[in-house]
Order: sequence, then structure tokens, then C-alpha cells
Amino acid sequence: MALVGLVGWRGMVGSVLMDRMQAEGDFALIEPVFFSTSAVGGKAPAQAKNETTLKDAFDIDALKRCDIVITCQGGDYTTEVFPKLRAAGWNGHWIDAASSLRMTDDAVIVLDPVNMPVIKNALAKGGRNWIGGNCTVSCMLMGVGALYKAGLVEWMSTQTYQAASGGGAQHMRELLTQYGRLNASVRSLLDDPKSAILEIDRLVAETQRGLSAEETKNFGVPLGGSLIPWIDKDLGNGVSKEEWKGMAETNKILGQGEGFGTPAVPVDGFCVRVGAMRCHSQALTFKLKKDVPLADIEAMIAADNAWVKVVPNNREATLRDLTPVAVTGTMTIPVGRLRKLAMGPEYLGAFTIGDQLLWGAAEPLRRMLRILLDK
Ligand SMILES: NC(=O)C1=CN([C@@H]2O[C@H](COP(=O)(O)OP(=O)(O)OC[C@H]3O[C@@H](n4cnc5c(N)ncnc54)[C@H](OP(=O)(O)O)[C@@H]3O)[C@@H](O)[C@H]2O)C=CC1
Ligand SMILES: N[C@@H](CC(=O)OP(=O)(O)O)C(=O)O
Repeated sequence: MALVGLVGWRGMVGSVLMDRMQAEGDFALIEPVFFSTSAVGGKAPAQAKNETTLKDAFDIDALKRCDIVITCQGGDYTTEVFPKLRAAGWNGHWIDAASSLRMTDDAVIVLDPVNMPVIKNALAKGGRNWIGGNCTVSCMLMGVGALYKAGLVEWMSTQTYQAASGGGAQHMRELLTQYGRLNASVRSLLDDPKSAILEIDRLVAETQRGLSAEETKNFGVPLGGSLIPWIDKDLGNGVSKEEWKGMAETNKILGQGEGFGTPAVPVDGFCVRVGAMRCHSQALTFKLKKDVPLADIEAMIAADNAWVKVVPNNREATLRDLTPVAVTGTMTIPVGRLRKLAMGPEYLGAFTIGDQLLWGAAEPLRRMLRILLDK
């Protein structure tokens, strides 16, 4: 039975991964070894079989014993440990949620319902580094990958509405604390149906602007009742790193563009943090290479994988099925608002949502583990 090292299993992404592995019976197929950066020697979780204590996540010899290592510990951990482990001669499979290794030549960004041929090809060539994609990109491709697979996309523009969870657990807490502060600042006025809404609004803005450095330390500015049109690093050319990932990762996942000897499809737009909990939403504008009837497009998208669901483009279905609240905690990737745009018959609009901890982070890793175990 494969010895599988789990690092970062108690973090937010790691906990979602553990839940999914449990639900899909993955632990029956492996001998898990649990690692920790903070509680070495402690008791491993209930899924442990023979390896019942927590091993040191920085112990290269302990990691070297594993056939496969899955990490959700984060980019700093990967940057520190991965090169040492390979330098020590380890030939196992490394499956990672962090972005650090995504664009390296010997790594595949894994999203098997979309890029199984790319994964299979790399496996045949001895590939051993399997990295989960950016959450926004993975969720988008789970929804509209069919259009790319059919070679229909000339370019795509994205406008994202990304949840607090993308920043991590502390960001989710900060958002909720801010919402609580805002509500508390006007509670008595809210309780009075005759109170003036503009007075409530004035007090909320005053509270938002008066939030302390402690109350905004994760996002840097208030997010509750506001939004932040910048995610991840400033690349210095007017583009945020999150926006850069849109084109770089979409093409790499699909096995096209730089490094593959084929043209990349241009993908660009704006990435915006909003006060949602753990679902990333995005409005997409496509320029298609030709005019394809809307019904054909809907059929193509619906048939692409088991999780995508086309939501009829009407108000009732949209409100019911196409919101972060409807999608959170589920594997479903709804795609709705599908319509031809006023610019011409090759221009297609769409709106899609995904749970960024499931398809956006944990699930592609879990599925890669199964691909390796089944091989
Ligand atoms: N958050 C996201 O949406 C996405 C994240 N990723 C990647 O996954 C990485 C991990 O992200 P995320 O899961 O949000 O990180 P977390 O901060 O939740 O967990 C990372 C590690 O922090 C340690 N830790 C310290 N205190 C606690 C605590 N109170 N509860 C749980 N763990 C704690 C744990 O390590 P130990 O047990 O060793 O102490 C844990 O493995 C990211 O750095 C990123 O690279 C990728 C895609 C999306
Ligand atoms: N950057 C994403 C979350 C994330 O972890 O992305 P990446 O895995 O590309 O660093 C967000 O903030 O929503």
C-alpha cells in the first residue's frame, strides 16, 4: 500500500481535503503518514493506521520514506522543503496546493476533468510534480472548459468576485468581525422602522472608515460592506498577480502557449475581493472564433463533466442556483447568464461560481492522488 505523507492537513484547505478523502474512501487505499510543523510527536488523526504519531514536516528523511507527499501547508513550506527533498534523491510524487512550483517546466497544474491528456502525457514521461491551480482559474475551467477544449475561444475577459477564504482563515474571521461591527454600530436605528436610512448609511461609513489597524490587518482596508479591486502582489505593470495567473495558468492547464509551442489564448480582466465567504464568482466575456448557436454552447458546457450545471438564463433560476450561498460547500459548478452580447454573434457572456476550497483547492489534489494510485 502506498505510503502517503500528508502535510498541512489541519489547515483550512487541508481540512477540506481530509473531509473529501474520507467521503471518497481514499484512506482505505493508502497508508497515511501525518506531518506537522508545530506538534511533532503528537497524536495523528483518526485516519492513521500504523503511523500514529505526527512526524516533523521538515524532516527530509521522514518525508523520503513516502511514495507520495500531499501538501496544503503553503508556499513558504514548499520553497523550503521541496528542493531539499529532491536534492536528497527522493523520486516520489509531490502533490501541492501552493502556487510556488506551478509555472516550473517539470510541474503540471492538475485539473483532471479538464486536462487529463496533459496529466497522462506528463505521467508517461516520468512527471512527478503535480500542482493544484489557482482557485479562480480552476473553478472557471470546470465551468467553461468545454469551450476551450472545442478550440472555440479567441479570447476571454474575466471580472471576478472573490471570496474572503482565498486569503485564508484569518481573512474570513476578519470579514465577519467587520460585518458584526457595522451591524452593532446601527443596531438601535435598525430596530426602529422609522429611523432615517441615510443616517444609518452615514454611521456605517463612519464605522468602516474608523476601523482600527487591528480590525483590518488581514485585508489592509475594510471589506465588510465594501470591495477591494486588487488581489495578490503588484507586478508593477498595472496588473495584479491574481490577474496574471488568469492567462498563464489557463493556458498551462490546457497544455498550450509558452512551452507547448502553440499560441496562448489571451485571458485578461480584473480580480476583485468581495465580502463572500468561500465561493469565487466570475463574469466572463468570450470572443468566440465563430458564431455558434447558444443552444449548442449550452449543450457543450452541460456535457463537459459531472459537476457543471447550466443554469437557465432567467431571473428565477439565477436567484435560486447562481449565488455563492447556493453553491458553498457543494461540488457543483453552475454556469448561467449565458447569452450572446450586443457586440455581435461571436461575443458570449457567462457567469460562473465555484467553491474555492473544493474545486478551487482540495479536490484536484485528491483526484491526482487517485490517478497515481490507479496507475
Ligand atoms: N486558502 C485558499 O483558498 C487556498 C490556498 N491554497 C494554498 O494552500 C495553502 C494553505 O492555505 P490554508 O489552508 O488557508 O492555510 P492555513 O493557515 O489554514 O493552514 C496552514 C497551516 O497552518 C498551521 N496552523 C497554525 N494554526 C492553525 C490553526 N489554528 N488551525 C489550523 N492550522 C493551523 C497548520 O500547520 P501545522 O499543523 O503544521 O501547525 C496548517 O497546516 C496556502 O498557503 C496556499 O498555498 C491554494 C488554493 C486556495
Ligand atoms: N489568491 C487566491 C487564493 C490562492 O491561494 O491562490 P493561489 O493558490 O494562486 O496562491 C485568492 O486570494 O482568492
